[in-house]
Amino acid sequence: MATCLPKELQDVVPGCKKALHLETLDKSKLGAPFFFVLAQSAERLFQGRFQESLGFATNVLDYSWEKLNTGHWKDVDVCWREVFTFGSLFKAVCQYGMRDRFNTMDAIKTCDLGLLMGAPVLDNILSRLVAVLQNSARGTTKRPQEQCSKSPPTSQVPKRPRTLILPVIDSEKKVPRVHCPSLKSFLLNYMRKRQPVIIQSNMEHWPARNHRPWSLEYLRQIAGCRTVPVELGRRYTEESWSQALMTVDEFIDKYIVQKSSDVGYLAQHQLFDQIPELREDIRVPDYCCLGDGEEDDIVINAWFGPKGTVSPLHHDPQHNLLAQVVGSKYVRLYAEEVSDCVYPHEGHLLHNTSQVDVENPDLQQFPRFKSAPYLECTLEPGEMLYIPPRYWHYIRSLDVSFSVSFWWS
Ligand SMILES: O=C(O)CCC(=O)C(=O)O
Ligand SMILES: [Fe+2]
Repeated sequence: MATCLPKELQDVVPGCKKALHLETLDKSKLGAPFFFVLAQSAERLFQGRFQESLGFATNVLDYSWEKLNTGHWKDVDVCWREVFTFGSLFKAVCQYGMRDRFNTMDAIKTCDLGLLMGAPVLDNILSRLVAVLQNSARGTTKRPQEQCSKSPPTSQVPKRPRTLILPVIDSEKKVPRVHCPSLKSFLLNYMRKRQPVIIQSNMEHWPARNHRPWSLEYLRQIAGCRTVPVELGRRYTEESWSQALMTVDEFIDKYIVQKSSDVGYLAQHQLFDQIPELREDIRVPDYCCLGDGEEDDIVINAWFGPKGTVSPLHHDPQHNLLAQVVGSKYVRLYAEEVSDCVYPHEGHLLHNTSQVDVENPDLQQFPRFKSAPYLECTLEPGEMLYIPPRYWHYIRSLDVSFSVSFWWS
């Protein structure tokens, strides 16, 4: 029987319910009634009864959403995340199938929520579906035109005066800079010695620093309609801090172009898994293979925000290369050995975060902070900073900034 799915989607979405392999889901955990609703959504979808399928998909999404938001994220059974992906898939296809009532952007948003909250199924079908939807919305299957000039378009890279206090770097405390050290030299002199260093001239071959510079205009073209998580508030240690989902276009408009008085930060998000097209603009540094872990386990995060974002002093468990693609950042570093002087928060949740406001410390409350030795730098575009595991770092952006971090073990 010919499939009733829209023809643009037929290369990505299987032609029949059987090919979804719903039977591989853990039915005993989901429960028979819930599984029935999921199966009904699929059944109607392939009959082209989008309105009815959407009704069932909505029930699937509402119910699994409850499961995803109950208890700790790490304790949520993966079957609920897989089901959320299926629900999102059915809903997005229905929305696209009913373009008289929905527009393609609705379907893209549905896919993104599935990508953010769900677990991949059917060889990451949502990621492939959203690429087709995006091309359909753009009316083309090509990448937006590549920039021919080497320099980013001036109209799009904000060149504002740096009004927020510019840090004066103490020359004795400067993080050392080296030009592309060999793997051996990096391993022996920095990784093994747990010594921070700035590596220069190692991003020149990245398309993002070359023929596809990450101007706001370019980021809008590639990712403008995609939904991403944004941190709201000056720093995550403050009470008023929260997170919101919005499109990249909304984020750029409100928090970068209009310079809202609230700070918004697209921080620590695995954007490159969500948008493989952007992943093509960056390269994993060779140094990241100098560990015991597998290459697939390298975690790549995006950090995109206006001037004035602050990541409070904290440490992470893995090696980190923080690559500065656009704009610059002030960074302060404290060795693990001086943890006592940075006053980590007590309790499990924030034990890796210091209570001290690094650039405005309350020395009455935190007297030992004053004597703690540290390193500092202004990380410039095209440079990457090596931060050893558990090394304390504090970071403030001095311009509109886009950094990419690579965490590896
Ligand atoms: O750039 C930032 O704001 C924070 C980066 C960071 O903490 C990291 O890469 O681990
Ligand atoms: Fe960090």
